[in-house]
Amino acid sequence: MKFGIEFVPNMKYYELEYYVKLAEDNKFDFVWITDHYNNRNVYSMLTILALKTNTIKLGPGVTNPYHISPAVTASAIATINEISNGRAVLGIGAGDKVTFERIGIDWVKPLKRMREAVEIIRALHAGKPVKYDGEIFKFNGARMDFKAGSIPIYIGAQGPKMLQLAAELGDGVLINASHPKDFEVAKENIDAGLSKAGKSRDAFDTVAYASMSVDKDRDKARNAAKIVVAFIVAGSPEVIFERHGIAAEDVQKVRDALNAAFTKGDWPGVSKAVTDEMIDTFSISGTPDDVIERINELSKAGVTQVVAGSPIGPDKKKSIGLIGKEIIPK
Ligand SMILES: C[C@H](OP(=O)(O)OC[C@@H](O)[C@@H](O)[C@@H](O)Cn1c2nc(=O)[nH]c(=O)c-2cc2ccc(O)cc21)C(=O)N[C@@H](CCC(=O)N[C@@H](CCC(=O)O)C(=O)O)C(=O)O
Repeated sequence: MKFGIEFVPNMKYYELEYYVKLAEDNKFDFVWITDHYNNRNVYSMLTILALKTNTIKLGPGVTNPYHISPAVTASAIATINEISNGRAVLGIGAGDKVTFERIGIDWVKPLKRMREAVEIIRALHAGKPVKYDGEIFKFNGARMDFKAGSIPIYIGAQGPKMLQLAAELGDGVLINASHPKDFEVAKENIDAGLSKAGKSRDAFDTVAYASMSVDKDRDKARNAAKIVVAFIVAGSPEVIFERHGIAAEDVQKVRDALNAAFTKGDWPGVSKAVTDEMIDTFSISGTPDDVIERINELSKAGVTQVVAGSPIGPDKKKSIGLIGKEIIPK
């Protein structure tokens, strides 16, 4: 099992540098930096990380093919690859509807745009002049003037068609999920995409991009996960609640509590509305032994990398050390 860690660049560069170096010292294999316009720029932050680390693989988790051209993405990640001496990975997904609305981007044809962007980035990284007559992107002999090196491309996906696309075109898929049931359901679409491209599963990285919260004290760990879980619940489609048997009225309570928190600042109300089954479904939370048990279940469901996503734990520094000492070696 490989281990990754996710950070949102909503902190100063030196704080992020501190946590990523701590993760590298604790033998994490990957660090994924989220990409939303309102946070610090993902490539600026990755540049610092590329200079200040030595072994951990690093990349956006995930960027998107809307707010910059695939040519700029290809060049940006190739630059990180050069600075990091070959450790860059590109995580790319369809992007986030809510943030796009705020910057006037129409979220249309995400599948088509993702396919075209990934094909163009691969072609540019191959170093040849790129002629591409797509429905969305038209390239007329674009060529990079420096060697990109080989950069794995991971696709963020949840929906069936995007999962198939990820398996067909990608070196890995980043699935925002923490429960083995979600990976059992995803398997059929991943296999369909792999067979369409004539690829085998062994070289493909199926990543559980999970919300994680680890502490020696189980209750502390689970309480720390509640706010993140509430946001995941609020943004999840009905099909997920049906799959996990989560009652519609419980979901509504979380959505109402989040509204109240935004309007009146009642954040304790959000934690109260999050149920135990929501924590178990949408996060990997508890003691190191609880987390190991879930990781073993995920492995049986075909997961090959687990990413420790927000909040990581009640005390980020302590939790990264706990994962490094009591989970990764097992
Ligand atoms: C587009 C969407 O795909 P999805 O698989 O649900 O992808 C949703 C997310 O993966 C995508 O929004 C990501 O960018 C979200 N995301 C992040 N998004 C961000 O913006 N920033 C991040 O940092 C980020 C991190 C992240 C990490 C892991 C991860 O899995 C996702 C992450 C979907 O609806 N897919 C459907 C298909 C929809 C469809 O058919 N669309 C048609 C027509 C639609 C139209 O244009 O009306 C088409 O595309 O042509 C499906 O897969 O079946």
